[in-house]
Amino acid sequence: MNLNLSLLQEKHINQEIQITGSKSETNRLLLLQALFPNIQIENLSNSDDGSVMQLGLSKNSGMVDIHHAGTAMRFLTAYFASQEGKNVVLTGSTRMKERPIKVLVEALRDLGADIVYENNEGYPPLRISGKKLKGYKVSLPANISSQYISALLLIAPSLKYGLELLLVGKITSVPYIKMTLSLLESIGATTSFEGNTIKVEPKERVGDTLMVVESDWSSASYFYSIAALSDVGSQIKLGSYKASSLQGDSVLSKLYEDFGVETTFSENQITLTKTKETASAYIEYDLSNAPDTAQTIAVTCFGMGLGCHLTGLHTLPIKETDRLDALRVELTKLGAEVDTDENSLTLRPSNGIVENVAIDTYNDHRMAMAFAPLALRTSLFINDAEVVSKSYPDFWNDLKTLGINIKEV
Ligand SMILES: O=C(O)C1=C[C@@H](OP(=O)(O)O)[C@@H](O)[C@H](O)C1
Ligand SMILES: C=C(OP(=O)(O)O)C(=O)O
Repeated sequence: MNLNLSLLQEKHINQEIQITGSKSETNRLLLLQALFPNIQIENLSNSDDGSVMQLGLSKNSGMVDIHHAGTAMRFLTAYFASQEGKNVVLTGSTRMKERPIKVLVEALRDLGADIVYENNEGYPPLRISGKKLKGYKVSLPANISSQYISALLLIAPSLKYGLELLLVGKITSVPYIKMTLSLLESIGATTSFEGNTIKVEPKERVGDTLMVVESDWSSASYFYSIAALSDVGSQIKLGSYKASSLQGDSVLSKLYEDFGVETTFSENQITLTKTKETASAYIEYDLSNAPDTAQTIAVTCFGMGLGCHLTGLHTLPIKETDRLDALRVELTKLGAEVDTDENSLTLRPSNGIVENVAIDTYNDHRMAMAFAPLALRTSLFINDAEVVSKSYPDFWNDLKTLGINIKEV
């Protein structure tokens, strides 16, 4: 499905949108619920990644296909490895078979797991024969993906002796590790994170516990971008959000002040208000703690004609696509002057946008959603727009409610 987004003429926006639950919190809580069935979950994500996680957890044998879902791939690897009697082949999309998993497999093997690579060493698919894991202490590199660490931490309370992780190298995407630990604490597990060492105590049972998932902050980023590109006075209300979030991407409420967007928190809702034209002339952020916001922020800067230097992007090449490359190619098509290296992106201030460009999305939901807000500045096309369902199936419908004219072509 290719979409044409025509230039939004009326840029004064006043709208309220309900966003689905965080996919990161959802996939953690689904795994914890599989280990501790007394956990109840509300406001689950309706994303594809949440569905494949749920389906995967219901299997005991055979093929488990998690499509494009990185968290499901990593979390289910740890889960199945620790479940005696479950024997599965865990696989995913073509791209998933290119996303590395060796660090996690080696850590699990050190704990006693039986995991074999079906095709290429270091990559899915994996043949996993579940076992009671006997180990309790392991060290692993922490600079490639925090998901390996979260995967181990999620099964940690169910291990006989708990778990002690020694993290080697610079720790990346730290808020996601802290989210995992906070959720473990919420179900009554004891954890500690000091320096490079994380410890989780074993836990036999969790009593009745209701966990309410906060809505997804990465999904909110697209509305921050729209607010930034709208007229002063525009307001977008988003639910259900909290002032104290477990999601690192909630840093958006601070970052977008630089784009003239103020955030106010009320009961269960945030209000984004465009209060002034941009406050900063040049944007410099280290996004190693919020990698999923990089595409949104780069496109906001471009749409507003601002230069930027975004660093801490070393994890982007191994996500749904090589996001640094994809950003460079698509922004260049729109007339941007952009450079990337292995961990940063630099954009020169621009004063025009090429009209009617067709943005390729590379099987990456965030490519589609990050470029959509440019409809406030120009008419553009988004190719293979259905990719958004990975995290936000209602995205295009929600965008229409803002007055953006979207036509299938
Ligand atoms: O743990 C999580 O839920 C996630 C961690 C991050 O990945 P990395 O740790 O690989 O950067 C993030 O990009 C991803 O969307 C979700
Ligand atoms: C990187 C992402 O997801 P995952 O790694 O879980 O596939 C994302 O949603 O931006």
